[in-house]
Amino acid sequence: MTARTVLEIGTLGGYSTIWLARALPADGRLITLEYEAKHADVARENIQRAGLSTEVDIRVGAALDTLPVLAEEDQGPFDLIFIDADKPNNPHYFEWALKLARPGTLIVADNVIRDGAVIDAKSADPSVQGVRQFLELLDHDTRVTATAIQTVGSKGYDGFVLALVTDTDTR
Ligand SMILES: C[S@@+](CC[C@H](N)C(=O)[O-])C[C@H]1O[C@@H](n2cnc3c(N)ncnc32)[C@H](O)[C@@H]1O
Repeated sequence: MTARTVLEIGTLGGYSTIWLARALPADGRLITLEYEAKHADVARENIQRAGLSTEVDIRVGAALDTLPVLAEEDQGPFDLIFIDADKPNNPHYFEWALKLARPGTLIVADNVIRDGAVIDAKSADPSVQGVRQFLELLDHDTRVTATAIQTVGSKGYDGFVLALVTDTDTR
């Protein structure tokens, strides 16, 4: 896909931000949301070193506070939305992603397998429960076609969700 507008939830040091921003066309833009000011500072420096400061807009604060601001500013719809912040809030981020999407938007969400812990319905881990609720929403929501893909690497196994928005009508 040729994404011109990208929204990222969860910046950390800007690693994924830089990869995403490098793939933008000349008129592309990326907004990334980060809770921790110190992470945002590191990301800003890395993004500047990568020569991408013009394309990237970092918003500092809890994403559940900054997402409504993006909606008020009419920043959407985004072509690609990457969810990679605090996993307990994934169900809320999914709802916001849909509000800021259009039919054809791709939603990507990281860390949805969690070394297999995600199959444990009784898990006391709020991140596991957040991911489980998110996957349930994807299963039932007729506005998306989605799948989860497992990955194996040196850090163990995990995976990501790919959800294609097919309809944005509110239900
Ligand atoms: C997994 S890291 C992001 C990694 C980054 N996307 C990458 O791949 O390079 C998650 C980030 O989300 C941030 N975060 C946690 N809770 C948040 C919230 N409520 N709102 C916005 N960002 C949050 C954390 O501070 C952390 O920097």
